[in-house]
Amino acid sequence: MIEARELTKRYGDKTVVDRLSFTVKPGEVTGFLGPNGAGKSTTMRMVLGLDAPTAGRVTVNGRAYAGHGAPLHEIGALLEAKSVHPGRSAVGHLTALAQTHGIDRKRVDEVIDLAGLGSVAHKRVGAFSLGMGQRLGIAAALLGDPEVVMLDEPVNGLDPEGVLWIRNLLKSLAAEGRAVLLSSHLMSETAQIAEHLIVIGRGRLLADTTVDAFVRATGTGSVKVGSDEAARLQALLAGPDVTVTASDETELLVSGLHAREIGRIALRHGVALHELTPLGASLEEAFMDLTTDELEYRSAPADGRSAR
Ligand SMILES: Nc1ncnc2c1ncn2[C@@H]1O[C@H](COP(=O)(O)OP(=O)(O)OP(=O)(O)O)[C@@H](O)[C@H]1O
Repeated sequence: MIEARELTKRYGDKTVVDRLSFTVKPGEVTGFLGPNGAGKSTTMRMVLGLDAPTAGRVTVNGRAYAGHGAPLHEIGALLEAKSVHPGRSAVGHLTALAQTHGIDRKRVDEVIDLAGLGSVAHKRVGAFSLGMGQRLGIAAALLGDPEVVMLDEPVNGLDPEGVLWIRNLLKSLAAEGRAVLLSSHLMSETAQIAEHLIVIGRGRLLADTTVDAFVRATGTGSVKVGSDEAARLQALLAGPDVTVTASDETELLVSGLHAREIGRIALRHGVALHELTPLGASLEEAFMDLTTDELEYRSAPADGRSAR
């Protein structure tokens, strides 16, 4: 478990992390989201004691990181995948790390397999692709079989197979009861991995919620349904967590049910549909709406006007 309370970091007169409080709970993946420069990496560095907070505190399993005698068993982290000596092999790098904690060689082989690095285990890390470097960083994070896993933008630079691998790996780590925190600036990607979301902008907490609640609150999980029997269908779809609004006599906006479930209910009752459109693509837009006033680096509008 990671617990941040009123965590604050200032550089000169700039407040980069601003009284941030949140909890990363065991047994689930928590997405840590924010636009570029929001303060995600700084927060993660404070979790690991690499930066000292200006005020407030953050603990890992009840203690500050530096207070743990064997921190690799408490939290495994990937912050900067390339912070590995390029002349070392993957096995060499992991073995050196393992020795700092008395972890046996068998565990090194296990994490190499887990990360899919078996065929390059003895190659120089300097020759690794970005994706292989990410995999090595994740192998290192898992070496101590930690209760907490924290990864900064782990999906960056990975091919689709790598992305799928990370997604399944993180879900299985959470299913084993670990607390998993992963940072990203992509809402749609995060929503596919995480159950919980912590969203920050300019160092401040903007949302601390479940992915489901975020999707429901923003209406991004809605499905547009067209039918000549819209009123009858509206009654058939009603349920405790379902919201159905009628746009007109032939069109409904449904949230709380997937398109597939709506299609099945309609079929079961012989209601013909002429449209069934999930509106999920706007998840990224909802995230942008939430963070738009909090952007540290904003792109200039396409017409060349100044952004501010
Ligand atoms: N050592 C430092 N000295 C001064 N300013 C810093 C320092 N480290 C970070 N910052 C500033 O703190 C802000 C937050 O940076 P941080 O890297 O934590 O954001 P981030 O959310 O991880 O962004 P990104 O998604 O781009 O990695 C930025 O404005 C950055 O310039």
